[in-house]
Amino acid sequence: MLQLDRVNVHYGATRVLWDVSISVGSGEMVAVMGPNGSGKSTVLKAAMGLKKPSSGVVSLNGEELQTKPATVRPQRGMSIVLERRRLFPRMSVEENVMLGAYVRKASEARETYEWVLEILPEIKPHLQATAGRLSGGQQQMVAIARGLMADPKILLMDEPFLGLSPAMVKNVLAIMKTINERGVAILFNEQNAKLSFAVSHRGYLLESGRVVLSGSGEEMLEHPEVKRVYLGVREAAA
Ligand SMILES: Nc1ncnc2c1ncn2[C@@H]1O[C@H](COP(=O)(O)OP(=O)(O)OP(=O)(O)O)[C@@H](O)[C@H]1O
Repeated sequence: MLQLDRVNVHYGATRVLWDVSISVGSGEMVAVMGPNGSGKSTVLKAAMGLKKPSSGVVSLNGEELQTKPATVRPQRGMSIVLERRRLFPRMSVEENVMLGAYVRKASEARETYEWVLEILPEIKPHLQATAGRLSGGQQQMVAIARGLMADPKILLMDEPFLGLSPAMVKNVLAIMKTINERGVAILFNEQNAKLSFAVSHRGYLLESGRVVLSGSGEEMLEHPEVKRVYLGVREAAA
């Protein structure tokens, strides 16, 4: 459904993505993994229209989007949960969540709201609380809830586990699985190879702005290069 085809991105004169091609099928969970500064966030931003590619094609269900404004994406079923959550800290949790439905009719938004609270019951007790007062993990839940309010067919998640405790990482993973099982495709990025590929159907390894490896989650975890560099597994001496 989502396709990036030979996408190049520059920040000023600096090229940060080099002919990046990535696809996400309907209902798939796909990870983009790579070290710090490899361009993972830029891939998601280019997909969402938050950073315009200098060349290449971004398409959703065959429709080219790279020249269209970012606001078109939610209408086409695409939504993003931004890195470090980016909530409005002085607004209530409920107000933050409802902001995700700005392109929708009130009656539809209400229905989605019920669905979102069913998937994320943890935020129910905090709906009237000021968002900035919640823990990092709770704020991540609110950010996911906001992303889901657009009723997306594909949800992009920029470093969804950043700064979370191991227990909260487990929670967020379980939520991602639930969302995916409900038929929503997910494209997320993450620095940790195990976290990235253990849960995803397919994955990509990005290094210095280039896709250097791709395969099923299992294949990625078993790949000697991933094992050696990112999982710290040494091959037994022959
Ligand atoms: N707004 C910007 N202006 C200039 N350069 C940028 C900007 N945003 C990112 N970059 C540069 O682009 C490259 C890719 O950044 P990006 O944030 O996509 O990487 P990343 O893999 O997501 O890294 P991290 O894991 O640290 O978030 C980096 O070298 C970064 O310094």
